[in-house]
This record gives sequence, C-alpha cells and structure tokens, in this order.
Amino acid sequence: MTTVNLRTLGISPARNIHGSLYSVHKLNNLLQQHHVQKSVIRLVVKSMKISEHSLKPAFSPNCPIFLTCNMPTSNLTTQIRASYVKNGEMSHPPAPETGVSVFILKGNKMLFGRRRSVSVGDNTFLLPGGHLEPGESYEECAKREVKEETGLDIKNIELLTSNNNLYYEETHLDVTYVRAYLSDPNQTPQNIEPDKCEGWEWYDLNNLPEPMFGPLSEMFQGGFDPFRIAF
Ligand SMILES: Nc1nc2c([nH]c(=O)n2[C@H]2C[C@H](O)[C@@H](COP(=O)(O)OP(=O)(O)OP(=O)(O)O)O2)c(=O)[nH]1
Repeated sequence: MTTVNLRTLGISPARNIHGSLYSVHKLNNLLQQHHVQKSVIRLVVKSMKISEHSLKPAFSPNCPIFLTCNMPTSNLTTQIRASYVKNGEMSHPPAPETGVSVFILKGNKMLFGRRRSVSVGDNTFLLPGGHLEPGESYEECAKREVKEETGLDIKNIELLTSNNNLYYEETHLDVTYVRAYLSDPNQTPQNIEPDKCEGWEWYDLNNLPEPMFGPLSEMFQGGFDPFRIAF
C-alpha cells in the first residue's frame, strides 16, 4: 500500500467552489499517477476535510454536477421564469449567453485586458474570449476570439473548467474556460478592438491586475491556477 501525503503535494482544503474544483482536478491526476480507483476520490476528499458544502455548488443545491455552477435557488429560478409570463402566456425567454474565455499562457504569465463600455464587467480585467457562434467548437471559438481581439494565433487548446453564472437576475452567462499557448512565442498582442478593451498585457499569478472580473477573481481566490491543472 502506498501512503501519499496530500498536503506535501500541494493539495489542501479549498476556500471556495473554484478551489474545490481545482483540488479535485489535482486529485484526479494524482489518483491516475498512483493507479488508484476513481471511486476512492470521495474518501480521499473526505479525509482532507473538504466539507460537503464546499464540494457542492454554493448557490445551486440543484446542481451537484458542476462545481462552478452559480445558479440561484429554485425559488429565484421560478421567480425569474414567472417574469416571462405575460397575460397568462409564457413569452420566450432569452437563451443563456454561451462563451469561451482563454487563459493564454506564456512562460509564467497570462494575458489580460481591461474591458470598456459593455454591460458585464465594465472596467475590469478579463481574458480574451467571446460568444460561441452557431456550429462552432470550443477550440474554433477560442482561436477566432483570440485572433479577433489580440491578433494572436494560439495552439494546444485544453479545457479547464466551466462557469455558469447569473448576473443581475437577467444576464445568464455560461462560459467555458480553456488554456492555450502562442503558436509563435515571439508574437505580441495588439489591441484590435479598442472600443471594447484598453489594451492587453502579460501578468503573472502573483501580480494579477485589479479590479479583476468577478468570476475570475473568485476562481483565483479559491486557488485556481491555470498553469498547474493537469489531466
Ligand atoms: N472576454 C471574456 N468574457 C468573459 C470572461 N468570463 C466571463 O464570464 N465572460 C463572459 C462575459 C461576456 O458577456 C461573455 C462573452 O464575452 P465578450 O462580451 O467578451 O464577447 P464579445 O463581445 O467578444 O463577443 P462577440 O459578441 O463578439 O462574440 O463572456 C472572460 O474572462 N473574458
């Protein structure tokens, strides 16, 4: 039998749901390395004292699947749906917005830009990214949005996590986060959409720009590290 001290491997109880997700990613990786059956994961997590509530989405008791699903309680969901009933008829509510955001990693840095004049996240730092277009894969969307916003070409795109968020009880964003690397490390980012962004800069994890877009800020505070996630 192999005994593994999880703390010496940098795995510790997480502060919030995003950190829990990160720990679970690390655990999965570790379990694979040690050929441990996946069913053991719950036991290991329990022994780390990641409490039941930190493994479940904080605001979404109905969704035990996605740890980054910040949907409200079923009561609020019912209220929101009810607001679409006019004269006893349910009008067609808008579909949630679906997007892809990209952690572009270069050395120990990643790319952020300060957002301008948009409804969500104005004046905060975000990753390059945007809405999924009909028929598009995550990879295609990531490449297209990064090219449109920064002029950069990216490669080795990998899925990291997903974030299902409701803002102001009306804007529902379902965003998939990926990471990628520059196709040519000598490329420099350009600010191709100056009406939407003040410019792109590289930042390392210990010197993140402020103010950070809310969901990203929560992820980092929870210990999320796009460099260290391994599958
Ligand atoms: N760009 C970006 N958007 C993000 C991030 N996290 C997150 O939830 N979003 C959300 C906010 C946006 O309303 C949504 C889509 O991104 P966007 O607003 O930048 O899209 P865009 O104008 O470039 O899109 P498009 O309509 O041109 O496709 O994704 C992030 O890190 N970067």
